[in-house]
Amino acid sequence: MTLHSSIDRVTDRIRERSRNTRDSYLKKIARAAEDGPRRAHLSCGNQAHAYAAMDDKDDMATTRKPNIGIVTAYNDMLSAHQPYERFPDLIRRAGHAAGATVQVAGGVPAMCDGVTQGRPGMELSLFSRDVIALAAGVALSHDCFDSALYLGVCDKIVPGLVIAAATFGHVPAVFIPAGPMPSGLPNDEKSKVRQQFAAGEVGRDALMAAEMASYHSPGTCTFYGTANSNQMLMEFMGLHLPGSSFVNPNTPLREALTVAGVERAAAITRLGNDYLPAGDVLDEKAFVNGIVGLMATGGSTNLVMHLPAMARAAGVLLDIEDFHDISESVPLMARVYPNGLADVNHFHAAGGLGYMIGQLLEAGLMHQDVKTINGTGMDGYTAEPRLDGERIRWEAGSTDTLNDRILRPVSDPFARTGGLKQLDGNLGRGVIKISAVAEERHVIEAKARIFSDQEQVKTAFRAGEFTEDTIVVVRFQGPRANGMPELHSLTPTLAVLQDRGLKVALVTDGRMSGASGKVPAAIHISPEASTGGPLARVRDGDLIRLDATMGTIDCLAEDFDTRKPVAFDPASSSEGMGREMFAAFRAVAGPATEGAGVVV
Ligand SMILES: O=C(O)[C@H](O)[C@@H](O)[C@H](O)[C@H](O)COP(=O)(O)O
Ligand code: SF4
Repeated sequence: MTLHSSIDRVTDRIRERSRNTRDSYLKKIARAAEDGPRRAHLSCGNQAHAYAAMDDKDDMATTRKPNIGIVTAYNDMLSAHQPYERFPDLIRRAGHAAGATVQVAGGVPAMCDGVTQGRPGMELSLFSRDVIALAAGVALSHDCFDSALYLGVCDKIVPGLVIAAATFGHVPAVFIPAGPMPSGLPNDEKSKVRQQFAAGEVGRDALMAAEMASYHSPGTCTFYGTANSNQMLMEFMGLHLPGSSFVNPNTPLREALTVAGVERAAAITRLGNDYLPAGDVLDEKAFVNGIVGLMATGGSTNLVMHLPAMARAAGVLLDIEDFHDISESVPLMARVYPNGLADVNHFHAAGGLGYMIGQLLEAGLMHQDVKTINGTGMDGYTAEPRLDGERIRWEAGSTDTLNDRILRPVSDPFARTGGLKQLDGNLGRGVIKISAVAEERHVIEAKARIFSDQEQVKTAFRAGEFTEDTIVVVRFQGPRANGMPELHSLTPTLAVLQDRGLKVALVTDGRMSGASGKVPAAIHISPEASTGGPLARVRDGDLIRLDATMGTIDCLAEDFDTRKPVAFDPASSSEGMGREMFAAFRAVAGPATEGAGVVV
């Protein structure tokens, strides 16, 4: 199918913007690859240390068996990562059966944003992405690996691992998912109980029961937030095996898919005939395909920050304009919570990513001619894995949606565009996701109420201070202020005001969760207030106009441009809960519109 002109144009624009950085990057990984098999450069002492604890040390010392390094984000804190506990044993067995040796190269930290949501720890969340990249770099710096398996699912973990995989782009990379937890209490019912609690209609016992019924077992939370957006990305970008993202953990099919991933990692090393360095997969087309998937599925706004950071590690330069233009050309094909009532298990059962990829390829809205760990070409990702004994048999996936309330064809989408808009105006640049926002709330002009943290908003709400349409401005939430936390715990409060008939919107230099939904939120506003950005000049009572249709965000006060910015007080975010250790990160973090990078 002919590539859609807008996808072609955006790809060319990215390729042109990235020409020098991508060329330098490709030369760097080619030089690293020329060194040949990794262990050949280690001294006898280096090798002896590396092999000392291994049962298959003789194979490692005397054969040319490929050595696979595992970088794992296992811990018990993220329900999504808990299943990884036993993956290394399975991977070792599968690796030996595939004629390879296997080592756990190292672990990386992983923060559960659900545990830290609304808590001081959330101020370390975004920076943890770059800490994960650094930790993965430490693991891979042992330089013993002919390919690497990356075990990670959630918000900053996949982005941090991709930054490392791109940085070590001469090493082939396979990402291994763990899968979503089985469906529990539907996400919208959980959210209703939260709103009832916020409004004082139910007690904490009812809230706790709802939360525990929703988040109830190992596996990724079932809403379509950042974690599951990451899983979608890994398939759309060719780093997962086809159809592997949303298979539940601790099932025979999940285990067989992990084995198949190990076999691919053993097959694509430089020791064989199908060498596939990670840097060759992570090219301009792969990132465009990832952004297409983000728009078609209504994915998390956090990826508007993470993708530019991931891409820059591979020499590819993305801009908000690329997201905006792709969103304008790609229809919203899926309704998964918070953009609908279904969860990712229902989405997968309705045809899932394979159906979407088939539709988007047929419409010319994706690049087909890409390198993937499954072989060349995205059309391989329309297949579905089926168990054949203990092995995987790939079958043609569904070419029809199996539930048009969850998944629709390109020809009859839920919305003509992906619902992510760039914003620009005298308040700065930012983004707004409108796929979960009712159309009558896409434009709002109202007086501003200014806050410098989310708890102040909840205090004002409990005091009954919100009695008219309001633009809630929460500033000093950018990466250089306090690490740019998610302000998702405001969602129930703002949703209650909206349900009471008020028009409300959030405007912030912070960010929201991928699980945030129906309240319009202008986020990632840059330059951030703590560096003197325009939000620092807004005052209580100023009239602000947020127009998601036109893509504008403006303060209408006549003297706005001549005002002095209010100064940021760092005291509130500079210590406690480990924040004192991240001062260097706050000092150097890039702008949110470029991914708030520290290491990239
Ligand atoms: O970006 C995201 O998808 C969120 O960070 C998500 O990972 C986070 O854990 C939410 O906080 C969970 O939602 P609740 O807090 O509503 O349970
Ligand atoms: S999706 Fe969010 S809440 Fe769920 S395990 Fe991952 S980080 Fe934690």
